Amino acid sequence: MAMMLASSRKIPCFAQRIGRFAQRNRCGLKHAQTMEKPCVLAPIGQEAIYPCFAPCIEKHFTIVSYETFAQKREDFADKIQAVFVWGGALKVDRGLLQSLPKLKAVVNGGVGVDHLDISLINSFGVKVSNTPHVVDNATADIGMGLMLASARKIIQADNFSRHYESADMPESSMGNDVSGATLGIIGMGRIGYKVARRAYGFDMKILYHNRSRRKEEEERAVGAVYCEKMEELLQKSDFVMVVVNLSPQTHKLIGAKELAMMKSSSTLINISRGLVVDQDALVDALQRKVIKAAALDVTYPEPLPRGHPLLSFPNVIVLPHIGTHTVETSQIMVERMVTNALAAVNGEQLPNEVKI
Ligand SMILES: O=CC(=O)O
Repeated sequence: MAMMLASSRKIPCFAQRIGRFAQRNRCGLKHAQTMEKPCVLAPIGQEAIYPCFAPCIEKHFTIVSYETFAQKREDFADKIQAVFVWGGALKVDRGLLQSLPKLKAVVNGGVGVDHLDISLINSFGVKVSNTPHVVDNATADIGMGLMLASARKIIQADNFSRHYESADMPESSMGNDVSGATLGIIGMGRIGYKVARRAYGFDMKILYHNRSRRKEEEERAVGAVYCEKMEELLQKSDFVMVVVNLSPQTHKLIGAKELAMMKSSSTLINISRGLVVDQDALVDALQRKVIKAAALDVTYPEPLPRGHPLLSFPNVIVLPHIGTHTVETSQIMVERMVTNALAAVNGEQLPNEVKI
């Protein structure tokens, strides 16, 4: 009977229609619920860096993408309570701050906040947070990856395997051992120390230069020797890795003078910020073979424009700033950003507020 009725009364058709109706209602409900969530501005959608992490933000917030905001600024201006930023993709300038009267926080993914004018942002009563600790392992790993790739000519060798009809293995496939070589770390904060722990496992000799000396037991644990003067580190190291924050004191810290102090057989690795190294001086040093090679996760600008002289050297590796880009790190980073944004929206202390 059920079958007959179903057939004669076209019940499946109605069921489908009811289903669609219910679905529409559910969507409507979802929409209503999400509209009640506080709005945040985040790079999701076309311009997204981490599209797969949107659900983590959407659990608590309604996301307005940068793109949508750019098109319909006035629709969202008095709704947005937090801005999610990864690097300098969105300029948090006076104009933006003036147009967001309800804004409570700028939550930054990553540790470096050199792209944010914190005093300006604070002057609008808006707080800034970052995600310290989270990025340390991934960033230290990219430093080690760059050092090994450069020492063992991994990129050139891969290129040769793919194009050996047209590409020569330049000069020689012979690289250099990192084991037994000296690594000089400039900036022995959390990330620098993680690099030292890894390099110690590779039997490297470790020198470091930092504003303040590490505790003796910390030095001993990784066999690191403190160089009060950076010159000493530059003169003695086979690999120099730069891991400092960008500040007025570290802006172009490595310039022509510093490069000239390095061994002609040495390699410069930068995992901090592009502007810590004077790029013109680096190009000149490479052209004149003042140093052997360079491996850079960071440059200015990022990415480097095609045709930039640094991209013409086979002994230079350039990455587009991917130090923190792992699924695991990014997931924790987004969770921390959400925690900070929630605290700001609820008028609580931000767990990772950056103060000046
Ligand atoms: O560049 C990465 C960071 O600042 O964490």
